[in-house]
Amino acid sequence: MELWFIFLLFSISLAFFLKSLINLLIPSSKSNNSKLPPGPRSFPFLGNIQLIRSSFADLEPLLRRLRPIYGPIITLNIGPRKAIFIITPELAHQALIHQGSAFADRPPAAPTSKIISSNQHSISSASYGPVWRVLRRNLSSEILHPSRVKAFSHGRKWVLDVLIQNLRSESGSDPDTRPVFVLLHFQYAMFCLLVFMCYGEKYDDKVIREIQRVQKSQLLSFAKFAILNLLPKLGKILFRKKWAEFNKIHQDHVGVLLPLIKARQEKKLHHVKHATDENLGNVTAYVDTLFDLTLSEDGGRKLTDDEMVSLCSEFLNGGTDTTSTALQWIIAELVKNQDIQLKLFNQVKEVVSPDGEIKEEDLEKLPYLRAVVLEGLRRHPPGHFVLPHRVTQDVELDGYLIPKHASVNFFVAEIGLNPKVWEDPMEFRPERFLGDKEGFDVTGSREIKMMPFGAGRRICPGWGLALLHLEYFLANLVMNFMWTVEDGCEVDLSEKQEFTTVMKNPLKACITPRVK
Ligand code: HEM
Repeated sequence: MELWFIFLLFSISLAFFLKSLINLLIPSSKSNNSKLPPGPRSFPFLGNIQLIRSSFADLEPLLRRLRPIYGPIITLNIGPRKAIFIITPELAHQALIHQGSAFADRPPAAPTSKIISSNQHSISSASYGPVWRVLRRNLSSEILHPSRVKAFSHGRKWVLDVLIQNLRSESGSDPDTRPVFVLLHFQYAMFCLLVFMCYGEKYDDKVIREIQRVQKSQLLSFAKFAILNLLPKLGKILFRKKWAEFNKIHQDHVGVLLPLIKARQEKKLHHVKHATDENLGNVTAYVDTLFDLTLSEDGGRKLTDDEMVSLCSEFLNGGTDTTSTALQWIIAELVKNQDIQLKLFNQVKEVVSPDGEIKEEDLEKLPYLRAVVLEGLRRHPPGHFVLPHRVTQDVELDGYLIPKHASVNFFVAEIGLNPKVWEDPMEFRPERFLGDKEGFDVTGSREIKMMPFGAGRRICPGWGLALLHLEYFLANLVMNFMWTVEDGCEVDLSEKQEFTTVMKNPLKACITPRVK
């Protein structure tokens, strides 16, 4: 079916192709009559020949090849759409900070994403406007504000204990320690934590794994059902079975998340009648903040069930894979660079409390810990691109026209490796983040040197929480275990593109307890 579909597309574009063949014989120029950012020639409808030949997954090497030819801002035609790519920190700063509001919109969602995001009523997918503002402000002030984050510290301690227990039992006891694939443990831990922050409940293992299952199949569905977005109307007939399969995954997802939302709502109603904070686990969970939220558009209506599901799902996705991926990369670098691990251990053990925990309130006394985390995010950002942006009006950038509604992408991975900003950028060297008295500005508002969380109006609202999670878990993992690999094995830093950019060969570490 898919081969046949590709053939159909090819036939449709043949007419366009013949017309453009003449143009192709004229050499490609760095800037033609239009003032669009330059880029290689493309076939109408099919897009750039390089992308047709090499597939979307090869976008990164393609951009690196094109950069010396076309410069730091490049136009590519991905299928029928133009997408602009920004590759340097200076241009990213000009766009996202100096012209922030013009670059803050999102492209319209593809049909499958529209269903998942409840018609673009999630923070990450919403257009730059009143709905986005209400949803984002709610998350930032009601959950991610430092005072609210503090209320979940017992949740973090609970998850840390679960993580350490699981690592200990899988690795066995010294001297018979077995190597462990750490990523699954990190993912599970982050899931327990984000589920707790989302629903206010410390669910048992079975419920957590069920949520994890539906979240994962929903994420995988983006790639698996991408073909449904090509011809949405005709596709409803041509790909009936595939649409049915997609809808089933979506309903399965709603079927798991919605009852949890309803159960919490019931509990909250009950709590109003019999006021005790203990009924609600002593926390205001993310979902609690959604029950009372009103959208000023549509006459101040409340959120629908679908919208609440989509916002909870976004919250879980936003904070789980990203953080566990980053933690795996950082631990991998510590295994590879034992001197850095020892230096970090020596610093964290200075603040360890009598019960063996590195407490949250002590993290700010550990500048080397922050430096290791930042270096991990620079060298291995979990997302190699931010989510696509869209410009709200014609804008000029670096002398080029970015036309209204063009989609704009920022090459995060390349920005953090810029040799003009970072000496020996491929080296893992946390020391580069020490010595700055004011501390490194990860938001990039003064200057962008790297942007693992994006920058400007659409910057990740969870960046503070993410840094706290990374620092807290890393400090305690290094305090509890010595991390190595089996004799004769090496850490392989090759990358693989999934929802985030993960280790192609996941880290298999030997973890020796430091405290028996
Ligand atoms: C290491 C962890 C994390 C990384 C690397 C990360 C990275 C990012 C990036 C690159 C973006 C896109 C920015 C843009 O489009 O310009 C983003 C957006 C977002 N992130 Fe995160 N994130 C992390 C953790 C979190 C956490 C913990 C949460 C919440 C619990 C979260 C919630 C969001 C949301 C809601 C958006 C959409 C923002 C908007 O469109 O206005 N993220 N994140």
